[in-house]
Amino acid sequence: MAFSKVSHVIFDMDGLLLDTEKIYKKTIGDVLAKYGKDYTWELRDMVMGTVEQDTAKILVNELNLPITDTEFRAECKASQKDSLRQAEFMPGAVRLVRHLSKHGIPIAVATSSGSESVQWKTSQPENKEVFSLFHHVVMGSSDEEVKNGKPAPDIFLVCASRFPDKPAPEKCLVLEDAPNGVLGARCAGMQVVMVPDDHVPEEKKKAATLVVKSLLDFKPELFGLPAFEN
Ligand SMILES: O=c1[nH]cc([C@@H]2O[C@H](COP(=O)(O)O)[C@@H](O)[C@H]2O)c(=O)[nH]1
Ligand SMILES: [Mg+2]
Repeated sequence: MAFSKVSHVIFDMDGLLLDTEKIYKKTIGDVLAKYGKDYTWELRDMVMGTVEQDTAKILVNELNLPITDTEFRAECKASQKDSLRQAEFMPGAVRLVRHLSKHGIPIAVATSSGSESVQWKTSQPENKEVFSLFHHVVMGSSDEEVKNGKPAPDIFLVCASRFPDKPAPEKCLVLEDAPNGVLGARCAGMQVVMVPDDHVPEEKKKAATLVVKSLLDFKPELFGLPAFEN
């Protein structure tokens, strides 16, 4: 299959740029354990990539928790604060961001997280410096313009519209780890390279334009972007 040339690249954050899914798994798992519930793969798949409000709503409803969405969200955030401050990059993420930035390719982030979580995740000096290379970061949980979270296309369309030259969707390539994010990007009319978690079943990868095991395997030249020199 031939891919189309793009001019702009939009990165997901959790599970794609940052190795934070294991943190969400542990911290949400700890909160659910207090209520005698397991954080199963099926539940994780439902909420991965959703805005924080939807994550809370889905889990409270699915598990019939005896607390409100707002209380659950607050409990999760309290348990995440310290560990998200230690967030590390996924393999190949820093290399790819620096490479595209060096070649003048406009890059941005479209994350479902809110501003407080993003602040925690970018607090380490290396994270701060790497994230400063993006033209902008759209934070779905705290952005007025993002009406519906992933799997809706809103966040990707808003993200594209904030580049100064407002590229058409087909000129944007999205990099995502979660099925909800892949669906949102496809609905937005963009090509998507998926770097899925090991647990993602084959049928949930079908919507992706291309699936790679790690960002280290991604070849930018397939989409008309500059190739790595080595
Ligand atoms: O096990 C998880 N539960 C919930 C999420 C939600 O998904 C968002 C991550 O969004 P993204 O991948 O778009 O950066 C988090 O803010 C969180 O609300 C997650 O990633 N993982
Ligand atoms: Mg993600």
